[in-house]
Amino acid sequence: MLKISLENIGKKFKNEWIFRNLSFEFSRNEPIAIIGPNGSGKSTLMQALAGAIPINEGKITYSNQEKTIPDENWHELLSFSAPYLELIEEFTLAESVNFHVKFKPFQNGLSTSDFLQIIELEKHKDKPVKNFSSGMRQKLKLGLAFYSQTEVLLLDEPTSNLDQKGFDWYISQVEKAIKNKIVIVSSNEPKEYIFCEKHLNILDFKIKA
Ligand SMILES: Nc1ncnc2c1ncn2[C@@H]1O[C@H](COP(=O)(O)OP(=O)(O)OP(=O)(O)O)[C@@H](O)[C@H]1O
Repeated sequence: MLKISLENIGKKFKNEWIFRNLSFEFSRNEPIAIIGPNGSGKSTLMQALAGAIPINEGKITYSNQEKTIPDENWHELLSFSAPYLELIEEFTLAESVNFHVKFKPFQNGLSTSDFLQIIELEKHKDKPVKNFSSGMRQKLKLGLAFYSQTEVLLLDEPTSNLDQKGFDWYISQVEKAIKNKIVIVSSNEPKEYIFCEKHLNILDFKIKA
């Protein structure tokens, strides 16, 4: 079973430590909320977990049955949804999905049309993403993350821009995902991580001068 272990990790920008001496372990069936005020370093930690930015100290290890997975293979295992990750604006919805599945196939042989029904956007399949509303974009990003055949789900501000119906959809989807994946939610909004019993508060890993 996949695990992600953090051993005394630290990240700084210029001279400012964003977090330091952070040790933690993530595993399946134990969703974790990364919490802390605006600007505390939640997104920075999420990006470090994804291997998208380097850390300055310590070690992040992905391992399966004690076998270490090389850094360059982490991306195959993870799905990441975040407001700052871009969609390809020129593509239609159907083109976006077909492009995505070339790199990250859907789990359980799900078809594009089934997927479009699940994200409740089938009637917009030929619309360019550049004409999508913010909530439609968010459902597309979340849907791709939930339904790709990956084992780690990184969700940064998952319900931003979602209305109540979209929020309820998110909760039902994430509850399914928890059973099969390592789920990590970064958030300022308690109701979007209500299913997380354990919290990682970035403020606990700030350096006291
Ligand atoms: N590339 C960068 N270069 C320099 N400083 C950065 C960089 N990225 C982030 N920071 C700084 O790191 C700190 C943490 O930012 P981060 O975006 O991780 O916070 P956050 O907890 O996700 O905030 P929010 O809740 O507002 O989304 C901030 O002070 C930010 O300005």
